[in-house]
Amino acid sequence: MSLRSSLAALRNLCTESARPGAHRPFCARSLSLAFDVIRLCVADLLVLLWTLHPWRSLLLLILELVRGVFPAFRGYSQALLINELQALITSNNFTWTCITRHIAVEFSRLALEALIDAIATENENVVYGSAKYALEYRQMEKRLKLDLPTLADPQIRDLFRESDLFVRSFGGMSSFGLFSTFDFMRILTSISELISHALVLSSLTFNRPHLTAFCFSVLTSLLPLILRTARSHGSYMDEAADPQGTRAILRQEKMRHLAQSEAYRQELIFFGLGPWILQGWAKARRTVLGLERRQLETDLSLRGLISINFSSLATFIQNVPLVLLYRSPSASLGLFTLYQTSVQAIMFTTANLIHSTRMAYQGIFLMGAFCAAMEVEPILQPRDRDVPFEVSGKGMKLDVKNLTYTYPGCEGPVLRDVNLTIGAGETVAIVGFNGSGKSTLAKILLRIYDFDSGEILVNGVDIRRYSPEDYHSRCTAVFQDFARYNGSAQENIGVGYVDKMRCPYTLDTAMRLAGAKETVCALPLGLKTKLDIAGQDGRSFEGDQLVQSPGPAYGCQGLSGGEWQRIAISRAFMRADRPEVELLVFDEPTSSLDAHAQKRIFDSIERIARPAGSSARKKSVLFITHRLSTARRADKIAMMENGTICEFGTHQELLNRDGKYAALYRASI
Ligand SMILES: Nc1ncnc2c1ncn2[C@@H]1O[C@H](COP(=O)(O)OP(=O)(O)OP(=O)(O)O)[C@@H](O)[C@H]1O
Repeated sequence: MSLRSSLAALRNLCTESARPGAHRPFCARSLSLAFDVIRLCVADLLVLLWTLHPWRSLLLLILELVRGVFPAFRGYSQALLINELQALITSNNFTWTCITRHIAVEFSRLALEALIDAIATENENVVYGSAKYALEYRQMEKRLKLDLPTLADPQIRDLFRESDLFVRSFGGMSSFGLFSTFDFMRILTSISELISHALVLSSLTFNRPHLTAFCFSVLTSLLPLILRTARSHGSYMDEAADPQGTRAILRQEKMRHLAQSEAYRQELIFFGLGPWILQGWAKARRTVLGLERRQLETDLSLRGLISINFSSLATFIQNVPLVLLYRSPSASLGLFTLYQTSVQAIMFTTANLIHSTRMAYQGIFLMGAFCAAMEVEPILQPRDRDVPFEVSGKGMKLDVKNLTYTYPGCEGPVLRDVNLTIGAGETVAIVGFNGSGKSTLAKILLRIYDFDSGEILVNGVDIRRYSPEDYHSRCTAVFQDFARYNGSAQENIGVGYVDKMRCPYTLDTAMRLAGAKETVCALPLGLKTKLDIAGQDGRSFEGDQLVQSPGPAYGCQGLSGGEWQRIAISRAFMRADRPEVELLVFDEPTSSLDAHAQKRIFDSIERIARPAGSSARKKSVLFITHRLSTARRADKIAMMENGTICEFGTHQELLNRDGKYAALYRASI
């Protein structure tokens, strides 16, 4: 929790880092947060990784260190070989046998190196693969547990986006995370590589004894790099602190999403939004890519010129110790080669080290986000020990008292002072004007949303004391904004009760009750037909990829609005008749259906609630409708206006009252 608030504090402080995954600056506050993250997370993560493959992890560590020494060793051995060759040639003792022997030795060394490399890579794949899987699993498991109120918190959403970045990049070539990664290993390898090259250099220069030559060599090999890093460091800071750049990235992503998401395609075509989207994206993209800059200030800056001159100067100066070496009595071709490869390797390795350290620094924050995300608990989980739901066998009894609810981020409450009673086995219809809060109330009663104040008693027990999973298994529902899954008809129906997804009898019953059987049977592959969730142009997106629908000939077909609604009702009916299900909620289930189909659905609901042979209903039913002729079928009607129930009673009682309901009813006939 403290970690999460630290991350939030950092975001508030550095507004430019508000975008999840944005680079954190090297400011004192970020550094102190990085330190906190390491202190709080590293031990746990290391234990987790260690427990997966203790011996392989140890081997990984050792082999990485050994691999770091390879380049210096390689340079040294090749220098020796060159020296030998030089000696053979200058002494006129040159024989092919000698050369072959030397080459064979070198070949054995290379073969050994390759073998160790292969073992290390294979071991690395196993360790990183299982570590990646373990972290992805934890992340996925946690994410699936989160309810809507928890995800409504922008801080939590950002936290999970960053955590996603951490998990997805774990161990990859562009990985993040100090202890996750190649970064950490790369840092180790680079350090051991640097040390070995420095040792070689010192043996070449210091021993001879040319301390100045050694310092000279190291400094001149590092100077161009330091200058380059200072320059890129500046631009890196600018990138993080540039609010215009951040805005451009956000706009670019927004426009890309508009262009790619099928949800907007219909209106995109209808309103001719293409050029507007393209123009907006292009402008933002050019800004992000730096093509919109007014002047080529960076490239032509004095700093750039100075840096270039220094680089060439440094390259020239690197030759000075060579002159010193040349004067030494033991000067040889191998020595020169070794000197030059060592100097170049120091430059190259230091560049790698700086890059890896910067990546690792950013990775620390993502690692922190991952650890903080793993601490998030769903808001709807009961605070104390949860109460098990007792099935009454007569339907669910609901008492709603003075309920108030405000959507996260909204100013005023959307529901205020709502009072409602649904008796066990009763059917209640909620009617009312658009935006009066009907769907919101249904979602609160289904424990999808929480509420601010008031009380909901379910069979006399506070709804907050049930675990949401337990409570949800006692209900079924058709949401107004039901989902269309990118899968077959069977999957689209079967998700209503996954245990019976492959049960032909349950699927068949659900489809028959919802009047979806004819629709599904008419599909090219029946239940196996993949339902096209794309727009009419038959395109959909899988990830970033635009996918053209293969069409009916390939077993993929689109459905009409009413047909989709029947699929969604079948989904709810998959488990509606189960004895443990005591509440059926339907939010405008038949809005796209014709009058016959609508009657059939409500007959089915009644049949499920009152099974054959039973005089009393076994399930309570709540449905929301704008068709008042349908609402009449309910035992009681709740009329909603401005987020509250203004009238409640039977159809006749409400007509007699001659209030809002009576006026609405008269308007509807
Ligand atoms: N996710 C949300 N965030 C903020 N406000 C919301 C959200 N969803 C709905 N609202 C607002 O809450 C109010 C009630 O919405 P709700 O969907 O419950 O109304 P409704 O009575 O079901 O409407 P309709 O008859 O049109 O389906 C509306 O003013 C709506 O703008």
